[in-house]
Amino acid sequence: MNGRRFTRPRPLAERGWAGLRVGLLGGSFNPAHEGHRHLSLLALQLLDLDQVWWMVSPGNPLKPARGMATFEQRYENAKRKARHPRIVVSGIERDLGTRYTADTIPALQARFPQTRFVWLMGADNLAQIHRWQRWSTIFRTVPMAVFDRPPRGFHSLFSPAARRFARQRIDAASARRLAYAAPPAWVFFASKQNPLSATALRRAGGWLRIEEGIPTLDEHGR
Ligand SMILES: Nc1ncnc2c1ncn2[C@@H]1O[C@H](COP(=O)(O)OP(=O)(O)OP(=O)(O)O)[C@@H](O)[C@H]1O
Ligand SMILES: O=C(O)c1ccc[n+]([C@@H]2O[C@H](COP(=O)([O-])O)[C@@H](O)[C@H]2O)c1
Repeated sequence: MNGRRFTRPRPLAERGWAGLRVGLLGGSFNPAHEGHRHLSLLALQLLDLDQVWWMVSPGNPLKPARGMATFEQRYENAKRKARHPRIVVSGIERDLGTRYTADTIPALQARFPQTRFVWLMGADNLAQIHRWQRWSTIFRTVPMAVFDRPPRGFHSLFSPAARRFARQRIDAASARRLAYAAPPAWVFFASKQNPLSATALRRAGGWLRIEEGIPTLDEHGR
């Protein structure tokens, strides 16, 4: 556990509604799929979270707008795909008017001061987070949990971000208290993997067709 110490969490009844532990899964959700659910269910269990919020991004700053369904389409699709009482689909980034994660997290922490947030992401994003705006500030603002993902998610442990914050990585066995850890603190789960990706779904023929089973032309320019 690299010598990090955590205070014991109080039971939910004692903490009340205000003390929720929430995992934030920011994403394009273009479209949402079982890989998102897989990560979320693992996060609920391994991090002992009360909820996971699927935070549908108004637009990933690093992804091209071409091929991206509208925010409304992605949001509605995510709501249909979540199918779990503790997975909450949120458009709050659009409401907050934030686009960069380094802006979103402090805005959420200000709006929900009693909530303990954990940032969730797949290993592909750990491998490239050093390209995000003020990325090291994000590490210092919120605890983070990374989930292995094919292909070669394990390689992300050699990425610039993983190396920079190597000493702040905690053991997976201590992750149930991660929501209470003072950042920087992060964990890598080499857990069961799910191979699904939105890219693969889009390549398979356009996500509206997959979603609805309707044989229409892809209306998103792909
Ligand atoms: N199968 C999966 N296993 C682990 N993490 C995943 C999986 N699918 C998505 N994620 C994670 O969920 C978050 C949101 O992902 P996103 O909505 O971009 O889906 P994606 O499948 O990665 O999309 P695309 O293929 O278009 O890049 C990211 O942190 C991503 O790493
Ligand atoms: O803040 C940034 O610079 C930044 C750059 C790339 C991605 N992100 C966020 O990372 C999350 C995952 O994005 P995506 O498109 O890989 O699903 C989503 O919440 C994006 O807003 C954030």
